This record gives sequence, structure tokens and C-alpha cells, in this order.
Amino acid sequence: MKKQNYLKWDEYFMGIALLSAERSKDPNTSVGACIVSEDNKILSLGYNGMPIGCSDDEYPWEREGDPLDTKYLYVCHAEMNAILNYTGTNMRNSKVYVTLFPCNECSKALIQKGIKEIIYMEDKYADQDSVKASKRMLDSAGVKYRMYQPIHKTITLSL
Ligand SMILES: O=c1ccn([C@H]2C[C@H](O)[C@@H](COP(=O)(O)O)O2)c(=O)[nH]1
Ligand SMILES: [Zn+2]
Repeated sequence: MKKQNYLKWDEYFMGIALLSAERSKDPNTSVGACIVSEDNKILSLGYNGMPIGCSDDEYPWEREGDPLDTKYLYVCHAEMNAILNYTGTNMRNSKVYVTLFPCNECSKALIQKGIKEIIYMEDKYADQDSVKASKRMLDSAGVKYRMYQPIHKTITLSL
């Protein structure tokens, strides 16, 4: 009889998004994204981080203060990085697994790339205008979104 406790697709791809988030240097919110084709092939991965050439040690990670001294003007979002990291030609009808609900800017890019479904883990900024605007655009564009249903499975990786 086959093994029973294998990872289901959602667990597998959200697990990879979570692992990708572990690459982030953001001390407050690490975000990971995994773009997956209609036939369950991984197309691209991303996490939130500073642009190439912008040192993680020199650019700010602060959340408050002079905007020029906060991370927000510099950090590349995980979904945006996953889109930009894609080396193929077509991600239409794909889905994206993300650890945080996409902001309005990421949703614009996801819509334009033809992504049809968002599976997210956390929606902690649901009250912010950026997420309200994001959902408005996703609804208009017919992009489905659903919260990942955790199964409280623990996977230990010994590295
Ligand atoms: O769509 C999104 C929205 C946000 N992020 C990143 C950008 C920042 O690095 C963090 C949010 O930091 P807070 O301290 O929680 O404000 O998340 C993203 O990757 N994708
Ligand atoms: Zn974003």
C-alpha cells in the first residue's frame, strides 16, 4: 500500500513558499511566493528583499520614521520578485501560493500576467487600503483567492 501521509499539492506549494520566505532579511515580515502552472509545475519563486546591488546591510529595514529611512521605498515584494524571476514565456492561468495576501501593486502585476488564483496564508493587513484595493481589482479581473487551510503538519528539515 502506498504511503498515506504524503504532501498534498497545496501543502507542497505552500511549504515551498514558506521555505522561500526564510530567505528574506525582513525582520518583521518574511514573505514567500511560489507560482505554479495549471498542471502543477513550479514556474517561479520569490521572497521580499532588496533589489540587486542594494545591500541588505546598508538599506534600512525600519518600518517607521522618514520614509527614505524605511524599507518600504526599497524592498521588492515577494510576488513581484517571483514574476521577475520567471524565465519562461507564459504564466497565463497559473496560480500563486503566497504567505501574505498580495498588496495592490503585486495584484496589478499578477493580474497582468494572467494569474488566475491566489492561495494565501495570512491576511494580516486586510484593513489596509492597499489590500482592499487589491481585492477590488482581483474581483474585477476574475482572479480567485482563498486562504490556505492549515493542517498543522510539522516538517523538520535538517540542513
Ligand atoms: O504584497 C506584498 C506586501 C508586502 N510584502 C513585503 C514588503 C515588506 O518587506 C513586508 C511587510 O512589512 P511589514 O513590516 O509587515 O509592514 O512584506 C510583500 O512581499 N508582498
Ligand atoms: Zn506587494
